[in-house]
Amino acid sequence: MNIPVIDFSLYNLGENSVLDEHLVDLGRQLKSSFTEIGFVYLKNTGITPEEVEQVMDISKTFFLQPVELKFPFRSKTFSNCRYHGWISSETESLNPDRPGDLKEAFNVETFCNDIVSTQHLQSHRKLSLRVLRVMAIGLGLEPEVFLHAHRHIGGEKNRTTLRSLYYPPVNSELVKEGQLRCGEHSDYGSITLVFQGQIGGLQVLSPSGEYIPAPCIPGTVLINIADLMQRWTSDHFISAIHRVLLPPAGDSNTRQSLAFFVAPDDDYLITCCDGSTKYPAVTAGDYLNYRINDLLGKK
Ligand SMILES: O=C(O)CCC(=O)C(=O)O
Ligand SMILES: [Fe+2]
Repeated sequence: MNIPVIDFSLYNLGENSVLDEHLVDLGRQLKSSFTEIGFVYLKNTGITPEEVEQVMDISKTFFLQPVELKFPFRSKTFSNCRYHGWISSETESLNPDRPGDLKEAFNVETFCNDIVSTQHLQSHRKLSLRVLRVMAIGLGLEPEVFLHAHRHIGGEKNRTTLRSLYYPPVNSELVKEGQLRCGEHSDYGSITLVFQGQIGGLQVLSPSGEYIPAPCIPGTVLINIADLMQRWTSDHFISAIHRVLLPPAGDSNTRQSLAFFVAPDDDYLITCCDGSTKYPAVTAGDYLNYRINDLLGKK
């Protein structure tokens, strides 16, 4: 099984009008990817590789600094910004059964924006909203149904976050047993947009139980369903487990990626969109708090 590549030209960010029949066609393609594997590559979205590279370059300059220069920017030191800031290597275990992930990250909470230009965040926001519209059409729902829940991206009552990830060179002699660059997990919110650098390692668990590679395909963005969206769609769309493997022993590469974790507005009540009661209603804020506290071991 492969992750499909869908051409998004007709609804590219540069296009101001699109025919309904084209949206229906895109909806059909997205629906089949998200029901079968939960991941899709989109090409011709309007977010350029140059724009992505620029953000990765700025991020790398930050990550390559000595720890004492990064320390003042660590997460939770910014007032009013919950998780904004730097996360050091081995701090998070996305799979709690494994040692800490061999990655560093910088969280940019969209309303606490500093290292990334506002325009860059806006293009991520706009593309996310277009994808959410097409997803609703694919499910045969009212096109705006998911958009009503994402009115405040960039505001304080929405925790959509751009995360710049840096995976430093791995010293195979120091690696702990079972340690990975990023342990097995699913994402928490509605959808995630991932831009990867050239170095591979990302794998997705397919419904048949095997991990399939999700390499960088230049010029594309990888989009996946997250847990709250799976719940919202009564499990029609799959929030697939994924992970990032270590490089082969002796390979001293570094890896970079940018993940835009889209979340609904905190006070939005998520109920199953097919009208069923498969999952009880929950506000996005309560659900995300529960999941993030779990990750940070505070449960
Ligand atoms: O680095 C990547 O390619 C993906 C990382 C990821 O899945 C995550 O941070 O949730
Ligand atoms: Fe993830």
